[in-house]
Amino acid sequence: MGEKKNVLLVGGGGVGAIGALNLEAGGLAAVTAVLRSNYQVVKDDGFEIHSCDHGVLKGWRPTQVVSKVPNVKEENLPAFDYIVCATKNIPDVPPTVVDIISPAVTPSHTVIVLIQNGLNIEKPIFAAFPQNIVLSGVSMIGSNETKLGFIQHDEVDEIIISAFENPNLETAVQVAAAEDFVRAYSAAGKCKCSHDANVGFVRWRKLVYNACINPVSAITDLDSGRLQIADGAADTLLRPAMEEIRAAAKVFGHDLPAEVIQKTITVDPVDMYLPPSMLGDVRKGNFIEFENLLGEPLRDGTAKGVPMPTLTVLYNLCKAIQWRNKQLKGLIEIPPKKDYTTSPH
Ligand SMILES: NC(=O)C1=CN([C@@H]2O[C@H](COP(=O)(O)OP(=O)(O)OC[C@H]3O[C@@H](n4cnc5c(N)ncnc54)[C@H](OP(=O)(O)O)[C@@H]3O)[C@@H](O)[C@H]2O)C=CC1
Ligand SMILES: CC(C)(CO)C(=O)C(=O)O
Repeated sequence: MGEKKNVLLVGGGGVGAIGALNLEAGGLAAVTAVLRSNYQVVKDDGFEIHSCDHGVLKGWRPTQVVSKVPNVKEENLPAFDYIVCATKNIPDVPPTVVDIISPAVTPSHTVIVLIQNGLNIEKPIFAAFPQNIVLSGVSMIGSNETKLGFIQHDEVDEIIISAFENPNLETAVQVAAAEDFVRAYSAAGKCKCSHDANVGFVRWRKLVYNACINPVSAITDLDSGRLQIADGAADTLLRPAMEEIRAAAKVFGHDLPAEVIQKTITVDPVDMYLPPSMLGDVRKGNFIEFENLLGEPLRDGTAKGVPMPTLTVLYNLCKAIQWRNKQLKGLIEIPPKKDYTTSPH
C-alpha cells in the first residue's frame, strides 16, 4: 500500500466529522481538520460521536486539528491531495467556499470534494480553479452536531461520489479521482460509498428532499417525522414542491420516477424525528443554505419555462428568514425604532 492521502477537511460538523472518521478508519488517508466554533472543544477533548455506523466514540480526533485553513505556499507545506469541504454552502454570506479553501489549493493537483447539498455549487470552484478536479459528494446521513464537538449520527452514511464535469480535463482522469476517493472513504467498511457518473441525476434527485423538505421544516419548525404526520403538510406543501422539482429535472434531461416523491417523504422513519440540516441551522440561529438548495433549481427551472409557484413562495420565505438573521447579526442596518408615544405619527 502506498502513502496515505493527505486530506484537508474544512468543516467538522455533522457531515465532516463522520467523513473524517470514515477516511481515518480506512487507513488510506490522514486527515487535517480545520475547525471553527468546535476547535477548542475538539482539540482539548476530541469529538464525542454517537453513530449508527461507528457506535459510540469518546475523545476521537483525526490526525491533526487546526483552527485555520493552512496556506500551503507560504507555510511551505506538502500539497493536499484532497480538500474535503463540508461547510454549509452559503454564497450570499461571505466568505464563500472559494475564499475559504483558496490558501490550501495547489493548482492542477488538489482534488476538491464538495460534500454539500445543492445545485451549481461547482460553478464558482471551476471559475477559481479551472485546472483542478472537483468531486461531488451527495449523502444521506442524518448527522448533526447537537452541541460543540458532539455528533449525533442517525442514518446509515450513504454517499455518492461523482466528478463534476470539468471541460478542461480528461473525463477518464476525473472518473479515476472519484473512484480513488470512494476507495479511501469506504476502506473501513462502515458506510455505503459508491461512484455514479451521472452527477446531474444524483443532484436533482437529492433536491427532491433538500429543495422541499428542508425549507418547509425550517419555516414550520417541524422535523421530517412530524412533517409526515402533521395535518395535510405532506400533501399541501411537500408534494406540490416535489412535483415542481421533478418537472424542472425533466427539462434538464433527468427523468425522476413518480415514486421518488413518496419515497422521499418517507425516507426518514417518522419516529427518528430527524431535523433536516436547514432546520438545525434555524434552531441554532445560523444562516441557511437556501440559495443552492432552493434558489438555483428555482432559477434554472423557471428560466426554462417550468412553473414553480410553490418553490417561489418557499424561496421568498427563506429569503426573509435569511434577512432576519443578517439583520440580527448586524450585517444589515435598519433605522432605529421611533417612539410614537412622544412624537405621534
Ligand atoms: N447534516 C446532514 O445530515 C446532512 C448535511 N448535508 C450537507 O452537508 C454540508 C455540511 O452540513 P453539516 O455537516 O450538517 O453542517 P454543520 O453546520 O453541522 O457543520 C458545518 C461546519 O463547518 C464549519 N465551518 C463553516 N465555515 C468554516 C470555515 N470558514 N472554517 C472552518 N470551519 C467552518 C462550521 O463551523 P461553525 O460551527 O463555526 O459555523 C461547522 O462546524 C451542507 O451542505 C449540508 O447541506 C448533506 C447531507 C446530510
Ligand atoms: C436528507 C438529509 C437529512 C440527508 O441525510 C439532508 O440532506 C439534510 O439534512 O440536509
